[in-house]
Amino acid sequence: MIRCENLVKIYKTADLEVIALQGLDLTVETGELMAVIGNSGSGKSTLLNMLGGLDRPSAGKLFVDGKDMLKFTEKEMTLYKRNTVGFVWQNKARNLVPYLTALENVEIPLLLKGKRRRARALELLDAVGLGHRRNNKLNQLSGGEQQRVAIAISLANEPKLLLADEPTGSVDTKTGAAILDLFNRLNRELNLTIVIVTHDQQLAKKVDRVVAIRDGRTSSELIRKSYLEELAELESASGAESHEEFAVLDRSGRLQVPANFLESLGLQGANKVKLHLEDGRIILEHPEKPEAGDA
Ligand SMILES: Nc1ncnc2c1ncn2[C@@H]1O[C@H](COP(=O)(O)OP(=O)(O)OP(=O)(O)O)[C@@H](O)[C@H]1O
Repeated sequence: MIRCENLVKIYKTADLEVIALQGLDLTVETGELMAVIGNSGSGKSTLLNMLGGLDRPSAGKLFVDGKDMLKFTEKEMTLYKRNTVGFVWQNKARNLVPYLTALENVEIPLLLKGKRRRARALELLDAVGLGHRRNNKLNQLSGGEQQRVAIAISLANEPKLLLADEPTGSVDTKTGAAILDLFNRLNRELNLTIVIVTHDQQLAKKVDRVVAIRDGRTSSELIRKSYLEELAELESASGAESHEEFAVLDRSGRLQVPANFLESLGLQGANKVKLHLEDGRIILEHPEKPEAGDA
């Protein structure tokens, strides 16, 4: 669904150039539910804006849904935003009109649908579990319910790709978990590809894959060293089951093996490993390890 290669974004102001993305590589498969994490200023929102067609990359390659976004005309970009992507923002004011009801809010993006508008808005509210609150004004809804309305709105154009910027940033942990369950359900039921930018560790734990960005680049090292280790600590503290670990595999098949894995095999500083394919697994071994049965 998404392929970024060497993606660069430079913001130019009168006397300053900020390199927000500096050669970012990322591939997201159709139907994946993934989280992008990274420190403030690492380029997460910049990436989301590029993916959503709200801003254009300065260089590199960006394909979404098979389309080359660097070659889009203004008209193609407008169509892309209208037909392919949906957005959920942390700042709900960006999604919602406070003095309208939940139903009226969802009807706004459906204005062109004519008579089917109300029925479709109801379907969308039902899809996010809020049909029973349709006639409540926004200010009569909780933060989590408002975020659900925002999610219903983001689905109005039947997007293939849903982009969410800190969707649980302004709600409590329990509500955040419920919103994530909703993303999970939409991902499964609609085969919707979802990319969530987040700082929320609990949320990041429940997605298919976590990619870390540091200084505008994807970084498997960061996922390993800080995020997953923090996660392991959190899990051992809470007794939760362990999380799967991922490393980035690039298009030439290069894999970054975490340093502590290499250390445990005595491979630090080594320039080769022994490789086997066994029962659908790739096994990495110390090159001098004696074969079974050797004296
Ligand atoms: N419109 C802009 N003009 C100039 N610089 C910008 C602009 N937008 C973002 N930047 C800069 O680009 C870098 C990446 O910003 P970005 O907002 O993508 O980071 P982020 O990871 O989303 O941060 P946060 O978690 O704080 O939202 C930062 O140094 C930021 O100051």
